[in-house]
Amino acid sequence: MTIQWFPGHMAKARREVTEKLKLVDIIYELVDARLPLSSRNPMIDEIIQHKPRLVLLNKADMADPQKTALWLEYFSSKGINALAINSQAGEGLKQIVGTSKVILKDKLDRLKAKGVKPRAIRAMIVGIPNVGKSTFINRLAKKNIAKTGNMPGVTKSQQWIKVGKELELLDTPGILWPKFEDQEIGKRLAATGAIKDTLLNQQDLAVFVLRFMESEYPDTLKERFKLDEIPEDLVELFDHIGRYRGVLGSGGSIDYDKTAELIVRELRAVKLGRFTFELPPEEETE
Ligand SMILES: Nc1nc2c(ncn2[C@@H]2O[C@H](COP(=O)(O)OP(=O)(O)OP(=O)(O)O)[C@@H](O)[C@H]2O)c(=O)[nH]1
Repeated sequence: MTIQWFPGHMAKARREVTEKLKLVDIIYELVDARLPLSSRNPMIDEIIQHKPRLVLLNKADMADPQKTALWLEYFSSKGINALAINSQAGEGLKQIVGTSKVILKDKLDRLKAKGVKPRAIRAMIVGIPNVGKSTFINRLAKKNIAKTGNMPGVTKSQQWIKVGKELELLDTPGILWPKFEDQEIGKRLAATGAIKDTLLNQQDLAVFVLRFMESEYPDTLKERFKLDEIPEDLVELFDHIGRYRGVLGSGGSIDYDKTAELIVRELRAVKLGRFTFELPPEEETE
């Protein structure tokens, strides 16, 4: 699903998350492990206020593991709890309940001291489109979707997903908009499929991908497209890839649009290897 983010939609999205905040103990903020900064909603802190949160670096199976480790260190240094997960395969999900309990320890202890009967932790997922919210929920849900109308303050139509005895998840995630601050961020989001790529010129996007690969993962690029050296000249590089992969148009000339599509498609399918677009802020200034 791709959403066009107009101010009215942003206000509505924000309102929907704000309304559900009071139903939950904790927010699970899903971000894309390949671009943990650009795939965060720019107003998330303001929207969720002081609600406890756990950042989940999803699609970690596609990200560069060394860079994911740096991101986890970074969040930890900021006092933000974060875990790397793969919602598709269900990796890393087992730690979520335990980590949530650690985050909510004070609150849970207070309730216990008051003699309140322990109940499951209630959580809501928030994240930008395509970050994997539904995959995450489905993976946790199995067959445990429970219709509940008898919880105080819970709308009748609200469905909770039971995850074992200790966790309940709101079945509808909060969908928030990504950062559109600059073109660079837009390209990272488009390259990973988080925003509609028809908004961007495919050749432009492919050039961005090639330049990124050349700078960060040159050996993978060379290997994938059988290049001895990466030509500086872009036309030459496109020509080589197009010819090597047989992306030819009428008359046997290289079809640049199709070559561009192939490059972006292969990046998304991890055919160009696991990658991460951005490093934590400190690292970048070093
Ligand atoms: N490799 C990999 N793919 C994932 C993972 N999580 C989700 N995906 C894929 O990412 C795509 C988007 O996942 P969704 O669950 O539809 O994302 P969403 O956030 O619910 O998207 P919206 O409905 O647009 O808000 C799908 O093709 C999923 O299969 C993951 O951890 N690893």
